[in-house]
Amino acid sequence: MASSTSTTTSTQQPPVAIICIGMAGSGKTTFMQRINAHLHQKHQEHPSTIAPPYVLNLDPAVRSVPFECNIDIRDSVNYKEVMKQYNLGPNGGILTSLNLFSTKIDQVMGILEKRCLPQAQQEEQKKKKKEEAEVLPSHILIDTPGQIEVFVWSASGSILLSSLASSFPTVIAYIIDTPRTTENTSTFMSNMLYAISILYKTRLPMVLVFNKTDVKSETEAVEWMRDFESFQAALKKEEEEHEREGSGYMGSLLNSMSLVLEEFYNALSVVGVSSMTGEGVGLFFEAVEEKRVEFEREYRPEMERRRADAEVQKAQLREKEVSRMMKDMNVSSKAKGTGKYAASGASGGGGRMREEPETVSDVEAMSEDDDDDDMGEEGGLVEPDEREEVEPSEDAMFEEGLKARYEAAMREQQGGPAAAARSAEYIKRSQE
Ligand SMILES: Nc1nc2c(ncn2[C@@H]2O[C@H](COP(=O)(O)OP(=O)(O)OP(=O)(O)O)[C@@H](O)[C@H]2O)c(=O)[nH]1
Repeated sequence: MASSTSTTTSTQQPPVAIICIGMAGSGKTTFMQRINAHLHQKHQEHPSTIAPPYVLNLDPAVRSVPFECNIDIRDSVNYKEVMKQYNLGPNGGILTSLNLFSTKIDQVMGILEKRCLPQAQQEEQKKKKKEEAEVLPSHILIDTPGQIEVFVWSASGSILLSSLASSFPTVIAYIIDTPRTTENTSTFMSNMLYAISILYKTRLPMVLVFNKTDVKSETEAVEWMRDFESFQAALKKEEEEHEREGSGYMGSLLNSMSLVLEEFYNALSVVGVSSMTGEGVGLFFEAVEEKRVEFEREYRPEMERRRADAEVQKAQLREKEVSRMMKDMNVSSKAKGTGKYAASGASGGGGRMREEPETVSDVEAMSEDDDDDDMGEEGGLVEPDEREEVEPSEDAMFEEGLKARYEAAMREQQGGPAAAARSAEYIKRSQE
Protein backbone atom coordinates (compact mmCIF):
# COMPACT_ATOMS: atom_id res chain seq x y z
CA MET A 1 0.00 0.00 0.00
CA ALA A 2 0.89 3.66 0.22
CA SER A 3 4.44 4.44 0.95
CA SER A 4 5.07 7.67 2.75
CA THR A 5 8.40 8.22 0.99
CA SER A 6 6.65 8.50 -2.32
CA THR A 7 4.66 11.57 -1.46
CA THR A 8 7.05 13.31 0.90
CA THR A 9 9.42 14.34 -1.83
CA SER A 10 11.83 17.09 -0.87
CA THR A 11 10.13 20.36 -1.72
CA GLN A 12 13.44 21.79 -2.91
CA GLN A 13 13.47 19.73 -6.06
CA PRO A 14 11.17 20.70 -8.90
CA PRO A 15 7.77 19.02 -8.81
CA VAL A 16 7.03 16.12 -11.10
CA ALA A 17 4.31 16.78 -13.69
CA ILE A 18 1.88 13.87 -14.03
CA ILE A 19 -0.13 13.96 -17.26
CA CYS A 20 -3.21 11.73 -17.15
CA ILE A 21 -4.00 10.31 -20.56
CA GLY A 22 -6.54 7.59 -21.32
CA MET A 23 -9.44 6.61 -23.49
CA ALA A 24 -12.83 8.19 -22.87
CA GLY A 25 -14.42 6.56 -19.85
CA SER A 26 -11.20 4.93 -18.61
CA GLY A 27 -11.57 6.95 -15.40
CA LYS A 28 -9.03 9.76 -15.84
CA THR A 29 -11.07 12.37 -14.00
CA THR A 30 -11.92 10.01 -11.14
CA PHE A 31 -8.26 9.02 -10.96
CA MET A 32 -7.20 12.68 -10.90
CA GLN A 33 -9.69 13.30 -8.11
CA ARG A 34 -8.25 10.38 -6.16
CA ILE A 35 -4.57 11.30 -6.46
CA ASN A 36 -5.41 14.94 -5.78
CA ALA A 37 -7.26 13.94 -2.59
CA HIS A 38 -4.31 11.70 -1.58
CA LEU A 39 -1.83 14.58 -1.92
CA HIS A 40 -4.16 16.98 -0.08
CA GLN A 41 -4.41 14.50 2.75
CA LYS A 42 -0.59 14.32 2.92
CA HIS A 43 -0.54 18.11 3.06
CA GLN A 44 -3.00 18.14 5.94
CA GLU A 45 -0.91 15.60 7.83
CA HIS A 46 2.34 17.56 7.30
CA PRO A 47 1.33 21.14 6.44
CA SER A 48 4.79 22.59 7.10
CA THR A 49 6.66 20.18 4.82
CA ILE A 50 4.21 19.10 2.11
CA ALA A 51 2.29 21.48 -0.12
CA PRO A 52 -0.90 20.57 -1.99
CA PRO A 53 -0.44 19.72 -5.68
CA TYR A 54 -0.78 22.23 -8.48
CA VAL A 55 -3.67 21.16 -10.71
CA LEU A 56 -4.40 21.86 -14.38
CA ASN A 57 -7.46 20.88 -16.37
CA LEU A 58 -6.87 20.70 -20.12
CA ASP A 59 -10.24 19.18 -21.00
CA PRO A 60 -12.30 22.03 -22.46
CA ALA A 61 -15.42 19.89 -22.90
CA VAL A 62 -15.78 18.57 -19.36
CA ARG A 63 -18.98 19.81 -17.72
CA SER A 64 -17.82 19.80 -14.14
CA VAL A 65 -14.49 18.99 -12.56
CA PRO A 66 -14.79 17.27 -9.18
CA PHE A 67 -11.61 18.88 -7.81
CA GLU A 68 -10.22 22.36 -7.48
CA CYS A 69 -8.04 23.47 -10.41
CA ASN A 70 -5.35 26.10 -10.27
CA ILE A 71 -5.44 26.52 -14.03
CA ASP A 72 -8.50 25.51 -16.02
CA ILE A 73 -8.63 25.68 -19.82
CA ARG A 74 -12.34 26.52 -19.51
CA ASP A 75 -11.46 29.84 -17.89
CA SER A 76 -9.73 30.99 -21.07
CA VAL A 77 -11.62 29.17 -23.82
CA ASN A 78 -15.36 28.63 -24.20
CA TYR A 79 -15.64 25.26 -25.95
CA LYS A 80 -19.29 25.72 -26.99
CA GLU A 81 -18.59 29.19 -28.41
CA VAL A 82 -15.61 27.82 -30.32
CA MET A 83 -17.82 25.12 -31.87
CA LYS A 84 -20.43 27.71 -32.82
CA GLN A 85 -18.04 30.35 -34.14
CA TYR A 86 -15.93 27.98 -36.21
CA ASN A 87 -18.83 25.72 -37.14
CA LEU A 88 -17.11 22.64 -35.73
CA GLY A 89 -18.12 19.27 -34.33
CA PRO A 90 -17.15 18.11 -30.81
CA ASN A 91 -13.63 16.88 -31.72
CA GLY A 92 -12.83 19.92 -33.87
CA GLY A 93 -14.09 22.07 -31.00
CA ILE A 94 -11.74 20.39 -28.51
CA LEU A 95 -8.80 20.62 -30.91
CA THR A 96 -9.41 24.30 -31.65
CA SER A 97 -9.88 25.08 -27.95
CA LEU A 98 -6.54 23.40 -27.22
CA ASN A 99 -4.93 25.33 -30.06
CA LEU A 100 -6.26 28.59 -28.67
CA PHE A 101 -5.06 27.67 -25.19
CA SER A 102 -1.61 26.74 -26.47
CA THR A 103 -1.20 30.32 -27.70
CA LYS A 104 -1.02 31.24 -24.02
CA ILE A 105 1.59 28.63 -23.20
CA ASP A 106 4.24 31.18 -22.27
CA GLN A 107 1.89 32.71 -19.68
CA VAL A 108 0.93 29.28 -18.34
CA MET A 109 4.57 28.24 -18.04
CA GLY A 110 5.37 31.57 -16.40
CA ILE A 111 2.75 30.92 -13.71
CA LEU A 112 3.81 27.30 -13.23
CA GLU A 113 7.48 28.20 -12.88
CA LYS A 114 6.72 31.01 -10.48
CA ARG A 115 4.53 28.79 -8.31
CA CYS A 116 6.47 25.55 -8.48
CA LEU A 117 10.17 26.03 -9.26
CA PRO A 118 12.57 26.48 -6.32
CA GLN A 119 14.76 29.01 -8.18
CA ALA A 120 11.77 31.18 -9.10
CA GLN A 121 10.53 30.96 -5.55
CA GLN A 122 13.91 32.04 -4.15
CA GLU A 123 13.79 35.14 -6.35
CA GLU A 124 10.25 35.87 -5.21
CA GLN A 125 11.37 35.43 -1.62
CA LYS A 126 14.21 37.91 -2.12
CA LYS A 127 11.87 40.39 -3.78
CA LYS A 128 9.34 40.23 -0.99
CA LYS A 129 12.09 40.03 1.64
CA LYS A 130 10.49 37.02 3.19
CA GLU A 131 12.41 35.15 5.85
CA GLU A 132 10.99 31.70 5.25
CA ALA A 133 10.60 29.94 1.97
CA GLU A 134 7.14 28.68 1.09
CA VAL A 135 6.73 24.94 0.69
CA LEU A 136 6.49 24.13 -2.99
CA PRO A 137 4.17 21.54 -4.53
CA SER A 138 5.81 18.18 -5.14
CA HIS A 139 3.40 17.31 -7.96
CA ILE A 140 1.67 19.06 -10.85
CA LEU A 141 -1.42 17.11 -11.95
CA ILE A 142 -2.80 17.50 -15.46
CA ASP A 143 -6.10 16.13 -16.75
CA THR A 144 -6.48 15.82 -20.55
CA PRO A 145 -9.42 15.32 -22.94
CA GLY A 146 -10.69 11.75 -23.44
CA GLN A 147 -10.08 12.11 -27.19
CA ILE A 148 -6.47 11.03 -26.86
CA GLU A 149 -5.55 11.65 -30.47
CA VAL A 150 -6.70 15.26 -30.22
CA PHE A 151 -4.22 15.84 -27.43
CA VAL A 152 -1.32 13.56 -28.31
CA TRP A 153 -1.20 14.04 -32.07
CA SER A 154 -2.01 17.73 -32.32
CA ALA A 155 0.50 20.55 -32.62
CA SER A 156 -0.91 22.18 -29.51
CA GLY A 157 -0.56 18.92 -27.52
CA SER A 158 3.09 18.72 -28.55
CA ILE A 159 3.67 22.35 -27.59
CA LEU A 160 2.08 21.82 -24.16
CA LEU A 161 3.98 18.58 -23.51
CA SER A 162 7.36 19.82 -24.66
CA SER A 163 7.01 23.07 -22.73
CA LEU A 164 6.17 21.17 -19.56
CA ALA A 165 8.97 18.64 -20.03
CA SER A 166 11.53 21.38 -20.60
CA SER A 167 10.83 22.85 -17.15
CA PHE A 168 9.71 19.88 -15.03
CA PRO A 169 10.36 16.15 -14.87
CA THR A 170 7.28 14.87 -16.67
CA VAL A 171 5.59 11.47 -16.47
CA ILE A 172 2.66 10.14 -18.48
CA ALA A 173 0.05 8.17 -16.50
CA TYR A 174 -1.76 6.08 -19.08
CA ILE A 175 -5.11 5.10 -17.55
CA ILE A 176 -6.62 1.80 -18.63
CA ASP A 177 -10.12 0.54 -17.94
CA THR A 178 -9.11 -2.89 -16.60
CA PRO A 179 -12.45 -4.74 -16.85
CA ARG A 180 -12.94 -3.61 -20.44
CA THR A 181 -9.35 -4.14 -21.55
CA THR A 182 -9.06 -7.67 -20.21
CA GLU A 183 -12.35 -8.75 -21.80
CA ASN A 184 -10.32 -10.42 -24.52
CA THR A 185 -6.78 -10.56 -25.87
CA SER A 186 -7.44 -8.39 -28.93
CA THR A 187 -8.87 -5.50 -26.85
CA PHE A 188 -5.90 -5.83 -24.54
CA MET A 189 -3.45 -5.78 -27.46
CA SER A 190 -5.18 -2.76 -29.06
CA ASN A 191 -4.87 -0.81 -25.83
CA MET A 192 -1.20 -1.75 -25.48
CA LEU A 193 -0.52 -0.61 -29.04
CA TYR A 194 -2.21 2.66 -28.25
CA ALA A 195 0.00 3.07 -25.19
CA ILE A 196 3.12 2.27 -27.22
CA SER A 197 2.24 4.87 -29.84
CA ILE A 198 1.84 7.50 -27.09
CA LEU A 199 5.15 6.47 -25.55
CA TYR A 200 6.97 6.87 -28.85
CA LYS A 201 5.16 10.06 -29.79
CA THR A 202 5.73 11.86 -26.50
CA ARG A 203 9.11 10.25 -25.66
CA LEU A 204 8.32 10.62 -21.97
CA PRO A 205 8.43 8.02 -19.20
CA MET A 206 5.13 6.23 -18.72
CA VAL A 207 3.28 4.50 -15.91
CA LEU A 208 0.50 2.15 -16.97
CA VAL A 209 -2.38 2.50 -14.54
CA PHE A 210 -4.81 -0.40 -14.58
CA ASN A 211 -7.82 1.40 -13.14
CA LYS A 212 -11.09 0.06 -11.67
CA THR A 213 -9.39 -2.84 -9.89
CA ASP A 214 -12.34 -2.93 -7.47
CA VAL A 215 -14.31 -4.39 -10.39
CA LYS A 216 -11.56 -6.58 -11.85
CA SER A 217 -8.04 -7.16 -10.61
CA GLU A 218 -5.09 -6.17 -12.81
CA THR A 219 -3.37 -9.55 -12.14
CA GLU A 220 -4.42 -11.13 -15.43
CA ALA A 221 -3.32 -8.14 -17.51
CA VAL A 222 0.04 -7.95 -15.73
CA GLU A 223 0.54 -11.68 -16.28
CA TRP A 224 -0.17 -11.24 -20.00
CA MET A 225 2.47 -8.55 -20.12
CA ARG A 226 5.13 -10.31 -18.11
CA ASP A 227 4.63 -13.88 -19.28
CA PHE A 228 4.34 -14.50 -22.98
CA GLU A 229 3.10 -18.06 -22.47
CA SER A 230 0.16 -16.99 -20.34
CA PHE A 231 -0.93 -14.59 -23.10
CA GLN A 232 -0.65 -17.39 -25.64
CA ALA A 233 -2.67 -19.69 -23.40
CA ALA A 234 -5.43 -17.05 -23.10
CA LEU A 235 -5.40 -16.62 -26.86
CA LYS A 236 -5.70 -20.36 -27.42
CA LYS A 237 -8.54 -20.58 -24.95
CA GLU A 238 -10.43 -17.83 -26.73
CA GLU A 239 -9.99 -19.55 -30.07
CA GLU A 240 -11.31 -22.81 -28.71
CA GLU A 241 -14.27 -21.12 -27.03
CA HIS A 242 -15.35 -19.11 -30.02
CA GLU A 243 -14.12 -21.42 -32.75
CA ARG A 244 -13.67 -18.31 -34.83
CA GLU A 245 -13.56 -18.56 -38.59
CA GLY A 246 -10.19 -17.42 -39.86
CA SER A 247 -8.92 -16.81 -36.36
CA GLY A 248 -5.61 -18.37 -37.39
CA TYR A 249 -4.48 -15.08 -38.93
CA MET A 250 -5.65 -13.06 -35.93
CA GLY A 251 -4.07 -15.52 -33.50
CA SER A 252 -0.68 -15.50 -35.19
CA LEU A 253 -0.76 -11.69 -35.42
CA LEU A 254 -1.49 -11.36 -31.71
CA ASN A 255 1.18 -13.94 -30.95
CA SER A 256 3.84 -12.07 -32.89
CA MET A 257 2.70 -8.78 -31.36
CA SER A 258 3.13 -10.07 -27.84
CA LEU A 259 6.71 -11.07 -28.66
CA VAL A 260 7.48 -7.69 -30.22
CA LEU A 261 5.98 -5.81 -27.30
CA GLU A 262 8.21 -7.51 -24.73
CA GLU A 263 10.78 -4.72 -24.98
CA PHE A 264 8.07 -2.09 -24.55
CA TYR A 265 6.63 -3.81 -21.49
CA ASN A 266 10.07 -3.81 -19.88
CA ALA A 267 10.27 -0.02 -20.19
CA LEU A 268 7.03 0.49 -18.30
CA SER A 269 5.96 0.65 -14.70
CA VAL A 270 2.63 -1.03 -14.13
CA VAL A 271 0.27 -0.46 -11.21
CA GLY A 272 -3.26 -1.51 -10.39
CA VAL A 273 -5.43 1.24 -8.89
CA SER A 274 -9.02 1.66 -7.86
CA SER A 275 -9.92 5.31 -8.18
CA MET A 276 -13.12 4.48 -6.35
CA THR A 277 -11.58 2.98 -3.20
CA GLY A 278 -8.09 4.51 -3.37
CA GLU A 279 -6.38 1.14 -3.36
CA GLY A 280 -2.98 1.16 -5.07
CA VAL A 281 -2.58 4.96 -5.07
CA GLY A 282 0.56 4.74 -2.92
CA LEU A 283 2.08 2.27 -5.38
CA PHE A 284 1.29 4.68 -8.17
CA PHE A 285 3.28 7.46 -6.46
CA GLU A 286 6.19 5.06 -5.92
CA ALA A 287 6.16 4.30 -9.64
CA VAL A 288 6.07 8.04 -10.41
CA GLU A 289 9.09 8.57 -8.17
CA GLU A 290 10.99 5.87 -10.11
CA LYS A 291 10.04 7.53 -13.37
CA ARG A 292 11.15 10.93 -12.09
CA VAL A 293 14.63 9.50 -11.51
CA GLU A 294 14.50 7.85 -14.94
CA PHE A 295 13.46 11.15 -16.51
CA GLU A 296 16.49 12.92 -15.03
CA ARG A 297 18.84 10.05 -15.89
CA GLU A 298 17.70 9.14 -19.40
CA TYR A 299 15.02 11.37 -20.81
CA ARG A 300 16.44 14.79 -19.95
CA PRO A 301 19.90 14.12 -21.49
CA GLU A 302 18.16 12.65 -24.55
CA MET A 303 15.86 15.68 -24.73
CA GLU A 304 18.84 18.02 -24.43
CA ARG A 305 20.73 16.05 -27.06
CA ARG A 306 17.75 16.34 -29.43
CA ARG A 307 17.53 20.06 -28.71
CA ALA A 308 21.28 20.50 -29.33
CA ASP A 309 20.98 18.53 -32.61
CA ALA A 310 18.11 20.74 -33.66
CA GLU A 311 20.19 23.81 -32.80
CA VAL A 312 23.10 22.53 -34.92
CA GLN A 313 20.75 21.81 -37.81
CA LYS A 314 19.23 25.26 -37.49
CA ALA A 315 22.68 26.86 -37.40
CA GLN A 316 23.70 24.93 -40.53
CA LEU A 317 20.53 25.98 -42.28
CA ARG A 318 21.13 29.56 -41.20
CA GLU A 319 24.68 29.45 -42.50
CA LYS A 320 23.45 28.07 -45.83
CA GLU A 321 20.75 30.70 -46.13
CA VAL A 322 23.14 33.49 -45.29
CA SER A 323 25.75 32.37 -47.82
CA ARG A 324 23.02 32.04 -50.45
CA MET A 325 21.85 35.55 -49.68
CA MET A 326 25.39 36.87 -49.67
CA LYS A 327 25.92 35.29 -53.07
CA ASP A 328 22.84 37.06 -54.36
CA MET A 329 24.03 40.27 -52.77
CA ASN A 330 27.42 39.88 -54.43
CA VAL A 331 25.82 39.61 -57.82
CA SER A 332 23.64 42.61 -57.25
CA SER A 333 26.28 44.75 -55.57
CA LYS A 334 28.77 44.04 -58.38
CA ALA A 335 26.12 45.02 -60.83
CA LYS A 336 25.31 48.13 -58.82
CA GLY A 337 28.58 49.99 -59.12
CA THR A 338 28.76 51.03 -62.76
CA GLY A 339 27.29 50.26 -66.15
CA LYS A 340 24.49 51.14 -68.40
CA TYR A 341 21.83 50.99 -65.66
CA ALA A 342 23.65 53.44 -63.42
CA ALA A 343 21.64 56.55 -62.66
CA SER A 344 23.61 59.24 -64.30
CA GLY A 345 24.69 62.04 -62.04
CA ALA A 346 23.10 60.55 -58.97
CA SER A 347 26.41 59.89 -57.29
CA GLY A 348 28.70 62.01 -59.27
CA GLY A 349 28.84 59.48 -62.09
CA GLY A 350 29.64 56.57 -59.75
CA GLY A 351 26.43 54.83 -60.76
CA ARG A 352 25.36 53.81 -57.19
CA MET A 353 21.68 54.44 -57.94
CA ARG A 354 21.21 52.25 -60.97
CA GLU A 355 18.48 49.60 -61.25
CA GLU A 356 18.85 45.97 -60.19
CA PRO A 357 19.44 43.41 -62.96
CA GLU A 358 16.38 41.24 -63.47
CA THR A 359 17.86 38.29 -65.35
CA VAL A 360 21.19 36.49 -65.65
CA SER A 361 21.68 37.93 -69.12
CA ASP A 362 21.16 41.40 -67.66
CA VAL A 363 23.94 40.68 -65.21
CA GLU A 364 26.24 39.48 -67.98
CA ALA A 365 25.41 42.46 -70.11
CA MET A 366 26.05 44.71 -67.17
CA SER A 367 29.45 43.20 -66.41
CA GLU A 368 30.43 43.58 -70.07
CA ASP A 369 29.42 47.21 -69.83
CA ASP A 370 31.44 47.48 -66.65
CA ASP A 371 34.52 46.41 -68.62
CA ASP A 372 33.80 49.07 -71.19
CA ASP A 373 33.37 51.64 -68.49
CA ASP A 374 36.66 50.66 -66.92
CA MET A 375 38.34 51.37 -70.16
CA GLY A 376 36.60 54.69 -70.30
CA GLU A 377 37.62 55.50 -66.79
CA GLU A 378 41.17 54.52 -67.57
CA GLY A 379 40.91 57.30 -70.11
CA GLY A 380 40.99 59.85 -67.31
CA LEU A 381 38.23 59.61 -64.66
CA VAL A 382 39.41 57.00 -62.13
CA GLU A 383 42.53 54.90 -61.96
CA PRO A 384 41.54 51.20 -62.00
CA ASP A 385 44.27 50.44 -59.45
CA GLU A 386 42.91 53.06 -57.11
CA ARG A 387 39.40 51.66 -57.37
CA GLU A 388 40.59 48.13 -56.62
CA GLU A 389 42.26 49.33 -53.47
CA VAL A 390 39.30 51.30 -52.15
CA GLU A 391 36.22 49.38 -53.29
CA PRO A 392 37.00 45.82 -52.07
CA SER A 393 37.59 47.02 -48.53
CA GLU A 394 34.37 49.02 -48.55
CA ASP A 395 32.52 46.05 -50.00
CA ALA A 396 34.10 43.70 -47.50
CA MET A 397 33.01 45.89 -44.62
CA PHE A 398 29.56 46.24 -46.09
CA GLU A 399 29.29 42.46 -46.60
CA GLU A 400 30.60 41.65 -43.14
CA GLY A 401 28.06 43.97 -41.53
CA LEU A 402 25.30 42.67 -43.72
CA LYS A 403 26.21 39.04 -43.01
CA ALA A 404 26.24 39.67 -39.28
CA ARG A 405 22.85 41.35 -39.49
CA TYR A 406 21.35 38.52 -41.53
CA GLU A 407 22.73 35.94 -39.15
CA ALA A 408 21.31 37.76 -36.16
CA ALA A 409 17.94 38.16 -37.86
CA MET A 410 17.78 34.47 -38.77
CA ARG A 411 18.80 33.41 -35.29
CA GLU A 412 15.97 35.57 -34.00
CA GLN A 413 13.60 33.98 -36.45
CA GLN A 414 14.47 30.33 -36.00
CA GLY A 415 15.60 29.49 -32.51
CA GLY A 416 15.58 30.68 -28.98
CA PRO A 417 13.55 29.81 -25.94
CA ALA A 418 10.44 31.49 -27.25
CA ALA A 419 10.17 29.10 -30.21
CA ALA A 420 7.24 27.24 -28.67
CA ALA A 421 5.46 30.49 -27.99
CA ARG A 422 5.98 31.53 -31.59
CA SER A 423 4.57 28.21 -32.85
CA ALA A 424 1.62 28.92 -30.64
CA GLU A 425 1.31 32.37 -32.17
CA TYR A 426 1.31 30.70 -35.56
CA ILE A 427 -1.53 28.41 -34.51
CA LYS A 428 -3.41 31.43 -33.22
CA ARG A 429 -2.98 33.28 -36.49
CA SER A 430 -4.12 30.24 -38.46
CA GLN A 431 -7.33 30.24 -36.40
CA GLU A 432 -8.12 33.80 -37.37
N1 LIG B 1 -15.88 0.89 -10.22
C1 LIG B 1 -15.11 1.89 -10.61
N2 LIG B 1 -15.58 2.81 -11.44
C2 LIG B 1 -14.76 3.82 -11.81
C3 LIG B 1 -13.43 3.91 -11.36
N3 LIG B 1 -12.86 5.00 -11.90
C4 LIG B 1 -13.81 5.57 -12.66
N4 LIG B 1 -14.94 4.88 -12.62
C5 LIG B 1 -16.20 5.17 -13.32
O1 LIG B 1 -15.95 5.19 -14.72
C6 LIG B 1 -16.76 6.17 -15.33
C7 LIG B 1 -15.89 7.11 -16.16
O2 LIG B 1 -15.07 7.82 -15.27
P1 LIG B 1 -14.45 9.26 -15.63
O3 LIG B 1 -13.54 9.61 -14.53
O4 LIG B 1 -15.52 10.22 -15.97
O5 LIG B 1 -13.67 8.86 -16.92
P2 LIG B 1 -12.86 9.83 -17.93
O6 LIG B 1 -11.79 9.01 -18.49
O7 LIG B 1 -12.49 11.07 -17.25
O8 LIG B 1 -13.97 10.10 -18.99
P3 LIG B 1 -13.95 11.26 -20.12
O9 LIG B 1 -13.99 12.57 -19.36
O10 LIG B 1 -15.17 10.99 -20.91
O11 LIG B 1 -12.71 11.10 -20.88
C8 LIG B 1 -17.53 6.88 -14.23
O12 LIG B 1 -18.79 6.33 -14.16
C9 LIG B 1 -16.72 6.55 -12.98
O13 LIG B 1 -17.53 6.50 -11.84
C10 LIG B 1 -12.96 2.88 -10.47
O14 LIG B 1 -11.82 2.85 -10.02
N5 LIG B 1 -13.85 1.90 -10.14
